[in-house]
Amino acid sequence: MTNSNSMLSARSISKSFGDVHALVDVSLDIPAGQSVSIMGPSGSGKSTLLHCLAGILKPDRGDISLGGDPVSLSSDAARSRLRLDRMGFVFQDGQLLPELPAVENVALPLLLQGRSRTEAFGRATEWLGRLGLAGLERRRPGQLSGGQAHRVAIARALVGSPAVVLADEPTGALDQATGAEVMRVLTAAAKGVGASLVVVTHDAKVAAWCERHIEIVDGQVLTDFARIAAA
Ligand SMILES: Nc1ncnc2c1ncn2[C@@H]1O[C@H](COP(=O)(O)OP(=O)(O)OP(=O)(O)O)[C@@H](O)[C@H]1O
Repeated sequence: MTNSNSMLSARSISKSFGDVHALVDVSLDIPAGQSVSIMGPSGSGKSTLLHCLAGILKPDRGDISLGGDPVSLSSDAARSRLRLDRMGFVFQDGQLLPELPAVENVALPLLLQGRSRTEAFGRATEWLGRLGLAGLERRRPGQLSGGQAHRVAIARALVGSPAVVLADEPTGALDQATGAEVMRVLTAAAKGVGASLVVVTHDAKVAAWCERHIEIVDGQVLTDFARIAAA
């Protein structure tokens, strides 16, 4: 049964790759607006879980739903559409398109959704301003600092007002101070639009920005607890 407060819900999901049981009977309910870190040893199943929650991987067993709508049962096309309309992604290297200016990188999800260029560019510009990047709209990713490029990636993840933001090592190669700043911006921006945030990380300092902490070991949830987030 799905918890009625849950925005993103996994019900007894399992996923194997050959003999490797990457996820074993994992259940999870993430309420709207909650930030959650997922930690665990290398190979414990963190990325597999994130990819299943995103609908990128299909679990062998179990169900995933977003706002009550099935993620894991729908077709590839329906899952792509669901990702575009209701999910935002932030990955280690930002995954910005290097040849496009910042504003076009941020506008892209809205253009793919079929919004007008005026609306897409207007909202992208507004988000860049909100994240402290006013004046840098025309810069290409290579002309930005690591921290600035991550903010562009955060703006792109949030511009479509997603229900959930999924982040895999979002501060990856950044130094500690810049990483902390990126987490401050990411958690505040997700909270600002009421999006749930799921952050996979190896770094306890990154995890500390989240309200809830899940530890995965051998494909299973070992611990799951909430504490007061960093200021
Ligand atoms: N596409 C795949 N094909 C085969 N095995 C895979 C595949 N993806 C993951 N695995 C295996 O599943 C297990 C879980 O991998 P996963 O990437 O989810 O772990 P992780 O906790 O994210 O690891 P890391 O912290 O090193 O990124 C590992 O044993 C991994 O080798």
